[in-house]
Amino acid sequence: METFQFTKMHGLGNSYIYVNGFEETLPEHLLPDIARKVANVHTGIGSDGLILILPSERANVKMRIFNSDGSEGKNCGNGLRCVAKYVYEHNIVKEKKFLIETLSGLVEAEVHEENGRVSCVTIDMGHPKLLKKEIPMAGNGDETAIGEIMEFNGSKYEVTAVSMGNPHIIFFVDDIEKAPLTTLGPVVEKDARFPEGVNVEFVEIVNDHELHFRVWERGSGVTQACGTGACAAVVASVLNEQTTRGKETVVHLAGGDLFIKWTDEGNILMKGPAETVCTGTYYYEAGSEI
Ligand SMILES: N[C@H](CCC[C@H](N)C(=O)O)C(=O)O
Repeated sequence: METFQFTKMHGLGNSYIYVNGFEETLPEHLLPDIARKVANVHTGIGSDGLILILPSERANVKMRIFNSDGSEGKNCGNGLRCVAKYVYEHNIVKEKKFLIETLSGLVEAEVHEENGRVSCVTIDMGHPKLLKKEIPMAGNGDETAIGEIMEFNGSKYEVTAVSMGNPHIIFFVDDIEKAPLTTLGPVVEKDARFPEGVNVEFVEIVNDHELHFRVWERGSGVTQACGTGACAAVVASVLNEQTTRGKETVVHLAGGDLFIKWTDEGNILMKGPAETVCTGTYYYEAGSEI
């Protein structure tokens, strides 16, 4: 029987099981199985997946994220805020501003302290990618998909595709409470026109700096929040002339609010909370499909 220490953390209810790779190493071939198992609320710990906090040769720290189905994602906004909180509070990083490496590149984190603990974090998420070849999605790779008509389940929808290092498709709706999250979400997630799958977001515009947001995540299904998805939603709202670029936009997610600005320089700033839930020991059988 093998064990590892974990910390459960969440960003607006989007929770992951975090493992400190500076102190222990999990078997690479077991990572998808460990992610599936720890995420299970009945037989595991309960989360939207697994996040590894690792040494990096390019940044202060590296983050790897695995969804609850065991697939590896390339970025995770809520995860980045929790990683920033963890490494600062555990003295892995001493500065308040530092770099985090993800599979889709480097981002800059800034932690904000209250009473000796990190209450919220700002992440510079970098520039969104809009070309179909960057999402990736089918079609002319040098074109964008902004207000594009796509058919799913026999119905036509106007959609916008944005990559934040991971793929997102945004549907605008009149009433967020009636968004077809669990009916349309899984269909779009696995649509063949998205060769790497896609995170599916629904957005209701409130005004030029406020929107409601719900998400069906690639590899995790409905989650309480999605940081990269909220950034993609703000980009899509600006591109569709619904919100104002350069204005900080409040995104109301199921789990709470994120504050996001698409700056005139082109990068996306995301500010929001990060919380520690608990720590513990996880037990598993090495070398087996656990
Ligand atoms: N919840 C994460 C997104 C995970 C993305 C993952 N579902 C994928 O891209 O496969 C966030 O806060 O950005």
